[in-house]
Amino acid sequence: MHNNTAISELIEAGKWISQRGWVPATGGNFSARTNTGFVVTASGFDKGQLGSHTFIELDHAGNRSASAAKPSAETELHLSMYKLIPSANYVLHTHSVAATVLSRVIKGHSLDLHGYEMQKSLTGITSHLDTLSIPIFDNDQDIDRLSLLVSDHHLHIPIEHGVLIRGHGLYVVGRTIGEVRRQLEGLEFLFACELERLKLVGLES
Ligand SMILES: CSC[C@@H](O)[C@@H](O)C(=O)COP(=O)(O)O
Ligand SMILES: [Zn+2]
Repeated sequence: MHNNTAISELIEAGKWISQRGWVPATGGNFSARTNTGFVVTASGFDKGQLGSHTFIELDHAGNRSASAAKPSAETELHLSMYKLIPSANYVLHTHSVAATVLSRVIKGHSLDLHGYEMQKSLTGITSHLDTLSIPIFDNDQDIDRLSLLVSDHHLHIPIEHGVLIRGHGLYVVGRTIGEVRRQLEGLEFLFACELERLKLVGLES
């Protein structure tokens, strides 16, 4: 895919994601794999008001040209996810209330969802009786260290749809822009349901 096509898709996705309230106050970042490498959002911009000037082009090794503006602070995590998941062509990172709160109240290393019909909005899930497991990693301002943790975990339990970073947000992957948007919307719906459920029945249920 050409850089410009990917950038247009991510600008459009950013407007939609922002309208849903999942990237407040410049939070979040987006990227795509392209035929020359990757495109990633520049750091510190409102992700609901992106333009072609708010993207950085990287080569296949993840290097940018010296003159380019600053890429997302979390670029290394995007690059790690592309390395780990060869089928991933898009990575969207969001900061929703539900992802932020749930990843804090769940003390374990994964958010395990079952019983929801909407689990089937995630690729490969065919029944509400399946368990959809999203790994949770402790947040770390050292993104290289966090990326290594995610990569190490993937060796034991392959990451399928995405990961949660505790008290921080969600990283979701997809083959196409349609798939990554569907998986993001599906996960955010499930997180909102689970948060509501836990508020009603308590953490032990
Ligand atoms: C607005 S604080 C959130 C940031 O620290 C970070 O987590 C984030 O998602 C956005 O960083 P950015 O460098 O703009 O890609
Ligand atoms: Zn973030």
